[in-house]
Amino acid sequence: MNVSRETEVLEQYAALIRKWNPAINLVAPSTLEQVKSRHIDDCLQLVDVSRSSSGNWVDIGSGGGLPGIVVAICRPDMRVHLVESDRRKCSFLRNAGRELKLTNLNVSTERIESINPLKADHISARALAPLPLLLSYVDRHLVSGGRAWLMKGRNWRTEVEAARETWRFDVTSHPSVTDSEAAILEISELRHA
Ligand SMILES: C[S@@+](CC[C@H](N)C(=O)[O-])C[C@H]1O[C@@H](n2cnc3c(N)ncnc32)[C@H](O)[C@@H]1O
Repeated sequence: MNVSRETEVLEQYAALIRKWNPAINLVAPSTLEQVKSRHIDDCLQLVDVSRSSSGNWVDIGSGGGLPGIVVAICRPDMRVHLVESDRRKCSFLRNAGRELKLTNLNVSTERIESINPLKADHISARALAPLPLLLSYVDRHLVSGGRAWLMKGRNWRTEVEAARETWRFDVTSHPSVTDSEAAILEISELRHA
């Protein structure tokens, strides 16, 4: 997708969130006015830092599609699978996939801990769970040699320390440009401690 088409589709996606949010609460209502700067730009950083990735991508706890739909828009070369347990949010996600013509998108209405292992090359999550629990989800669905991209808030260092009690992993932190204290954690070589 060329850059201007990508920008247009991202704008259409932002418009869908604005339209559906009063009914489904996809993002906190107080942040709805800044859906582009606060939410979509946040996810575009993930697209940037993972630019050299290939294979299949799984986004867990997708909610309104952040970051999964943004990845599907910006990476038409990858298959993107969204896993979300809330049926109404899944209806939104499927509808968004159709309206934005995302032929690389799949949506499963399932719980992450009970859906069959997805053998993902890449897994993303944003605002889903504390890192130790998140890593158990990643462990279930990531292939050996795969990579997780976890969008974390200001407590990310404490969460990494807590996670080291049960997990071993390599981590690179990519500082967030939308929030100086947040980071995208790029995690590889995950195994039980
Ligand atoms: C706080 S929202 C974040 C949504 C989105 N990632 C974002 O950043 O806007 C967490 C989402 O994860 C979903 N979720 C929570 N636990 C889940 C589970 N075990 N399996 C599947 N989805 C889950 C919830 O329904 C909710 O939509």
